[in-house]
Amino acid sequence: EARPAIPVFTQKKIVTRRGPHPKQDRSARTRQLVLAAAAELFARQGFRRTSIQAVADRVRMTKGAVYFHYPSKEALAVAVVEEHYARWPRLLEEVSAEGFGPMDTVVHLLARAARAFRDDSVVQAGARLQIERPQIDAELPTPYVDWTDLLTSLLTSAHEAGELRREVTPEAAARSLVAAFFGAQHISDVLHGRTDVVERWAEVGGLLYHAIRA
Ligand SMILES: CCC[C@@H]1OCC(CO)=C1C(=O)O
Repeated sequence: EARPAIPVFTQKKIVTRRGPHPKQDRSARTRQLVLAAAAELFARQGFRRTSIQAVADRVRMTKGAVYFHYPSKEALAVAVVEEHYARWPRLLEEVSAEGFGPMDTVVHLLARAARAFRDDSVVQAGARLQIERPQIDAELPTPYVDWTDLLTSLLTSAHEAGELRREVTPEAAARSLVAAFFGAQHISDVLHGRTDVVERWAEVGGLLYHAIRA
């Protein structure tokens, strides 16, 4: 079916608050704690070697209490990957608020994303679970497509603003940036546990920007 005009992960979910609900809030906080603990374990040791018991132990809860929030390890993995992708619209909002033009918005957005890959265990876990997709019997979000759509829309604005070389198509530039970023963060992860991912991305991204900028 036709892809939505706005990339899925930039569509805001409107949350209507009807006032304090202590019981619901406590449950939401517990869900977040369980998700963060699962992300730390998934990021470090992967899906197969992580057990619900280990997640429960990490948050000092019973296995049953964890199952109340997430009915299976697969459901927990889906939630972590979804939370990984939920990071990017928030990052886009922050960068967009700084008032850069479209090309500089791309540069700053991806530089901030590289820092998230270095520092944020939910982002790291989401990336690892996407690699391990074949081992996970669940409907994980399709990888790469939302970043490609978002960068295509930003780079289309950049092209219209004369910030992109005329012969460069926004779609091709977006696919190239996604491929380069994926590769840079993956190699940094395998070789150095992502300790140098910000520098590696600055290097690769810098060369690509040099090739596409007007
Ligand atoms: C921005 C590059 C793409 C990004 O890098 C790691 C990863 C995890 O699968 C990604 C994704 O699915 O969008």
